[in-house]
Amino acid sequence: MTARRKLIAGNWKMNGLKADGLALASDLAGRLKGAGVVAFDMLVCPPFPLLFPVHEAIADSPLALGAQDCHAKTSGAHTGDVSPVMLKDAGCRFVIVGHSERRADHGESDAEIAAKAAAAHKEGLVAIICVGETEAQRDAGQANAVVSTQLKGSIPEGATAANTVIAYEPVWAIGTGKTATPDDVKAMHAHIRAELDGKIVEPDAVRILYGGSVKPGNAAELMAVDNVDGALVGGASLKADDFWAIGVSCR
Ligand SMILES: O=C[C@H](O)COP(=O)(O)O
Repeated sequence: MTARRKLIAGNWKMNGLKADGLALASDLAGRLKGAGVVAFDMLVCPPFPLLFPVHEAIADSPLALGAQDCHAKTSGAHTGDVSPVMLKDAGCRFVIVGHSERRADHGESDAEIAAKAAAAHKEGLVAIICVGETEAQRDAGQANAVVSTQLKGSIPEGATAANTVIAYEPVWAIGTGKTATPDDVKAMHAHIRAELDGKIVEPDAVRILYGGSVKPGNAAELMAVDNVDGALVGGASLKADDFWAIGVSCR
């Protein structure tokens, strides 16, 4: 079996002003430096205005920086958008694309998400491509089919285990306190792993994260599930103690 190092990614979403963000990131960076060898990589994805200051605050630590979205173009007349080259300039190594909140709030299609991921790859960024079904789709027995369609449409040509991470986030588990059962997570992650064959170079080495109400109390159980290679954490990533506890739950 391919060894995959766990990735614990914090998606701060639209939360935090400069002082909060700097305090949180500096706290985590200090813990990582102090801990020495750990069994996980840790990533924070603050809102755009905080990328530069957070990068400066964590530059001498192993804590990685990512963004929550990018445009598919490098520059131009796209008011309000931010390009992958700008993210790289701000110190990012990762970018989340296709989060369900962007799919819902901004009507993003699989094709747009694939274009964003390809643009991120071109700049040397790792794209975290998000997929996941709604509650109605799961109840209708369509979860696997929905995720298969999203994977097929959202993974661009040229995706590899080095430049791509998949995040499975059942929409009904995001911010709700409801978590998928370990058995459901195991089944879906196995399905995703099988679907990556032929779509990504080195499919066995791709990290597949679980996201949806991950917290210190359920992290150890979820992180021990087959094919769960880390977590994409929202609410619990805003508290250093909670986010750190999720990290150290990785074995
Ligand atoms: O990107 C993170 C996810 O949407 C999960 O959010 P949550 O941990 O608040 O449920």
